[in-house]
Amino acid sequence: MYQVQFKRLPGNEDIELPSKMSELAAGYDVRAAVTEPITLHPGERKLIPTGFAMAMPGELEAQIRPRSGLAFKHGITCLNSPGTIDADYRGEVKVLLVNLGQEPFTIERGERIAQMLFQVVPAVTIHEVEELSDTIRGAGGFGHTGV
Ligand SMILES: O=c1ccn([C@H]2C[C@H](O)[C@@H](COP(=O)(O)OP(=O)(O)OP(=O)(O)O)O2)c(=O)[nH]1
Repeated sequence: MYQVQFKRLPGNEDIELPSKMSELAAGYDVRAAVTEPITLHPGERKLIPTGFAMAMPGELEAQIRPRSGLAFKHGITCLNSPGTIDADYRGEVKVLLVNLGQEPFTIERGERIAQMLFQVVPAVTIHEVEELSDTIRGAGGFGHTGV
């Protein structure tokens, strides 16, 4: 079990920290800490504050992902999905939302705007080489097997 710490940022005592909406939910819903309602017009993107910062063990990253309901009903998604929260980041977690829908969408304070999932980042060592091993695929990609 990994220990993750959330720190509520000043002025956000009313904003619930990221939480699971059911026992086995994979993601912790993240809330908007906007001081006043913010409207995203079609095609517009905005960085939304969440009112918390966090610390987690170095083996972990956190991913900020869209909520499917907001995406399906309103075209609201995370532009940089999944957003990466590095284990050494101590600033406020923010959510980069974009409105891909046809109507303006207003985000209210405390609204659940995204979800956060934790992932283990495998430890790797990088080696520069002159030659890579052969494979059947080789350099084929980008649909080389057909669509
Ligand atoms: O959706 C996101 C994505 C990133 N971050 C924060 C945490 C992350 O650790 C930091 C840097 O993110 P990233 O590595 O994606 O940004 P970058 O564009 O490479 O910037 P930097 O040069 O600051 O690393 O910004 C968020 O709060 N929300």
